[in-house]
Amino acid sequence: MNIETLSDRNTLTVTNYLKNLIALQLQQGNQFAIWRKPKSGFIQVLIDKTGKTKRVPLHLEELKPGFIVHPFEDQEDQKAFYLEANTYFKIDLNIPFEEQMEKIDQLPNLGNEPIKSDGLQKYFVPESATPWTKTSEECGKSGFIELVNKSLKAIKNGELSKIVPARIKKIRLNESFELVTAIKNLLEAYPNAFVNFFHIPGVGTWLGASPEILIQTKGDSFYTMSLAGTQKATGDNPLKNVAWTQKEIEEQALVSRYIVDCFKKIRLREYEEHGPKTVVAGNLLHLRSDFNVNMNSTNFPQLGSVMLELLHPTSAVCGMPRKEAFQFLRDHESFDRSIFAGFIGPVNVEDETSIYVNLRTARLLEGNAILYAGAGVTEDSDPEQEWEETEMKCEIIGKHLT
Ligand SMILES: C=C(O[C@H]1C=CC=C(C(=O)O)[C@@H]1O)C(=O)O
Repeated sequence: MNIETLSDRNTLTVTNYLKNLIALQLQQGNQFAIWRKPKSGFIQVLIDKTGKTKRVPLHLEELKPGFIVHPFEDQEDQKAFYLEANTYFKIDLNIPFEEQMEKIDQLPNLGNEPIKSDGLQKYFVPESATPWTKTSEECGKSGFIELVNKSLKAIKNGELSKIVPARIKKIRLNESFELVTAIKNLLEAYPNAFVNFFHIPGVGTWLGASPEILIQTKGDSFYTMSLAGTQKATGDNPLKNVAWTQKEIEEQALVSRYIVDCFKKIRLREYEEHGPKTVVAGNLLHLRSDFNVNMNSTNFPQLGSVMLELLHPTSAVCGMPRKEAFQFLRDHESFDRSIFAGFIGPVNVEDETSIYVNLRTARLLEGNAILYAGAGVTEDSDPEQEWEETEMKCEIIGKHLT
């Protein structure tokens, strides 16, 4: 599954092919998405050549194969950006690329001429191109600690039980920054993550490695998870000696309760809940519970769309109660979350829909990148520790961009 092993031979490698493919799509102004699902040995590529920015209602079951992108804030018309799969193919990372080229349906022929792939940063979508977001300002350590203190105050006043304030960090992108190298690094470093890159002219250019599924449907099965609580993974076997505090256990339990409340709202009683258990996400550990539903036996064929609407934004990225926490973040956060903590992912691609929360992510701009991270604040939170947590979360993508 190591993308690099395929370049040992002096032949056409996945890395070189993707480098050319990405350069060409950016130059031609196409919308496209590249992703690798957790634990998968395939890179999936979807290109929309229509030249039109499309927005669709979230009736997932009715959509043709595509990739959706939805900002953190609900849109008035409840729609998401949508890339349609004019071209879709996948590359098996376990087979030398040359051997599979002929067999991959729809593989764009990039010709024999090398494609100029330097200076690509000028195609990354600037913040000013997205009139629906305001330019993001960093708040620094003291600003973030102040925000956590305000969150604590609101929790102690009884207005809220959990809030997930976030911050941004701007880093420079060197001129020598290579997008394909960054993607390759993320693929290798985070085998359990949904590694993703997408580019929508007029909307944004984003690169990330999300640990969190929002909803997944395949055949009759529906899946969602509650992910929360964070600590640094240390030692050779970080799962062995992990201990969670009451604060973290409660923080994650709130997310699970939120999911169960959504099931209750739609009178869905037959679901399986497993966990919480500790999971690794890069150099971090989280607590996770898994929820499975059989959509056939419960007679809920549209459960994916219904739950998507009910769940987003979950208390892993917003807070509880949802409406009040959302308003709190709107009033007090000094930057625009844009697509951070929104949701992204393939819809009806190979009969499967996998929508992820857009976490551990960076917005790529010309000359710099914006990293985003939030931290779940509950009654017992320590502001200094929450700051450290956001630093670690920013590092997950940040260290692979320079
Ligand atoms: C909001 C983020 O993470 C969420 C997911 C897992 C653990 C979290 C936490 O421990 O605070 C957050 O709820 C982020 O990565 O920016």
